[in-house]
Amino acid sequence: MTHYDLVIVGSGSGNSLVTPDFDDLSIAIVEEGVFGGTCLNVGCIPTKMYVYPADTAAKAAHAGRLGLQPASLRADWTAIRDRVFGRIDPISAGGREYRASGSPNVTLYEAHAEFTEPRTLRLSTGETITGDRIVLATGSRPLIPPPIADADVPFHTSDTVMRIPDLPERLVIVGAGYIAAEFAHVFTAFGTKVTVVSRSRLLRAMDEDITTRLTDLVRDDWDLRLGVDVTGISGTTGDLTVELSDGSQVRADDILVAAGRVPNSDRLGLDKAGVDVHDDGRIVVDEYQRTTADGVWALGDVSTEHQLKHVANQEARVVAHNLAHPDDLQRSRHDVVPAAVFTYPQLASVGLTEEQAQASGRRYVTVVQDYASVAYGWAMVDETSVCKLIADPSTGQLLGAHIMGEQASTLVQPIVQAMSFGLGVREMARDQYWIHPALTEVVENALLALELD
Ligand SMILES: Cc1cc2nc3c(=O)[nH]c(=O)nc-3n(C[C@H](O)[C@H](O)[C@H](O)COP(=O)(O)OP(=O)(O)OC[C@H]3O[C@@H](n4cnc5c(N)ncnc54)[C@H](O)[C@@H]3O)c2cc1C
Ligand SMILES: NC(=O)c1ccc[n+]([C@@H]2O[C@H](COP(=O)([O-])OP(=O)(O)OC[C@H]3O[C@@H](n4cnc5c(N)ncnc54)[C@H](O)[C@@H]3O)[C@@H](O)[C@H]2O)c1
Repeated sequence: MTHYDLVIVGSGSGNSLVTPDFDDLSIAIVEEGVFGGTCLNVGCIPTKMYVYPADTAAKAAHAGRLGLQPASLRADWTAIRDRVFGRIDPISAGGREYRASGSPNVTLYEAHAEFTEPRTLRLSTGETITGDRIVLATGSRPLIPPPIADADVPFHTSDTVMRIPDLPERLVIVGAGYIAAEFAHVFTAFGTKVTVVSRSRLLRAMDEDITTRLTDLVRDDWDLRLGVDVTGISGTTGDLTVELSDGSQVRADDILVAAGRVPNSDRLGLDKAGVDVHDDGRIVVDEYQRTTADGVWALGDVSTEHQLKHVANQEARVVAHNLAHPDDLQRSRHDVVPAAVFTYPQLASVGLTEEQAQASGRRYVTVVQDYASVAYGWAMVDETSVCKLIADPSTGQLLGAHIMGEQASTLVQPIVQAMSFGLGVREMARDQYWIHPALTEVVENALLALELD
């Protein structure tokens, strides 16, 4: 049995906890998978490295409206795949090497960890380690719905689909959330015929007005089968059949399951450690990221309602501070959490959707400003993109923003800033310059159009 001042389980956001504040502590990091976690290896970063060439191809295909000959850019899947992982794999390997042999006070265990009693972890290597303080940063994994899990048929998840040997001709994507929307764009732009199968509408958590517009736009490019369940799958790679609850069938070469992600809390022996979990499997934490067990903290996908890397990063900073300053605890902030979906066109949002504003019973006003109403939108010959704002007419504060169109993930940032710091609509619109004729003018005009008391 080896004792440490601090044990961290999970090398994704957990790895970033180890700051110079902890140079005098003995630290163990336990990682059962590839070093660096989801975002680096199979999540945010590689997906966006696929999205960028996909955006380029999609723009070339839609260039006719600009007076350019539309082009069908052929994707060299092998070249793109090898470029993406040629960049990422060495970063993961370098991070692993640094923790394995370059950090004097850190010991890296490459094993699965599970509690046997409070603050005591048994590793799959047979070793037992104990910690004065333990941080659980074990993330989440893809949920595989029963008909697919029960069938003895090959399928992909986001963990594997980016490394497939060849671009499939036909791909069925199960799910209509973030992962489905991003991969549907990537594979469609690269030339694959994509069918999206989901029991819900596209991106059900986002503002319905915006997702309805997105659905209308992608309908011609993606074969959408919404409001149905997968009832069975059969066949083998290259010749798969997916049965749907409406009685129809879809043929495919590959299947990508993107039906949500479940927290990795179930294989941690948490009941032996006194760590409580919510019904949906998330570890219960307070505003300081403390679990219900003394000395045990949790962060990121395993405990949060927002499975987003910027949230995991913020929580990791809070945990790092709180471990180093037990008498001056900081709170995690979850009131203004933005998100973007890197599909085509991009979506970005922050704050309340209109449905949530309505359900809250509060007074609110909205505006939907077209990109087409500003000069940069004319330059783009854009006729579909929008910036929707929701505000409280009596306080003049923004309640939410939902953007669909080019640069949406960037355009939303000034709104995130205003909401985070309590900047009112009028001050934001008029007490600063907005560069002319930048696309940000669509945000400026939307602010000016809100009818406040
Ligand atoms: C395809 C995809 C695209 C995404 N794109 C974005 C995006 O664009 N923007 C964004 O904000 N978010 C995105 N996300 C979400 C983001 O990746 C996650 O929110 C974030 O990586 C979670 O970080 P984490 O540290 O909580 O967990 P992880 O990074 O998953 O780290 C957890 C680690 O713990 C290890 N582990 C688990 N259990 C044990 C155990 N018992 N013992 C030892 N080790 C264990 C795992 O192997 C893993 O390495 C994306 C996710 C996916 C899947
Ligand atoms: N750009 C980003 O920030 C980004 C990108 C990718 C993933 N992520 C994070 O990862 C999380 C997981 O992504 P996701 O797309 O897997 O989940 P999601 O929760 O966004 O969407 C899940 C989808 O699967 C559908 N579904 C669930 N069960 C089903 C079943 N049995 N049959 C058919 N469809 C079913 C749901 O209706 C929904 O459309 C996201 O919630 C997000 O937080 C973020």
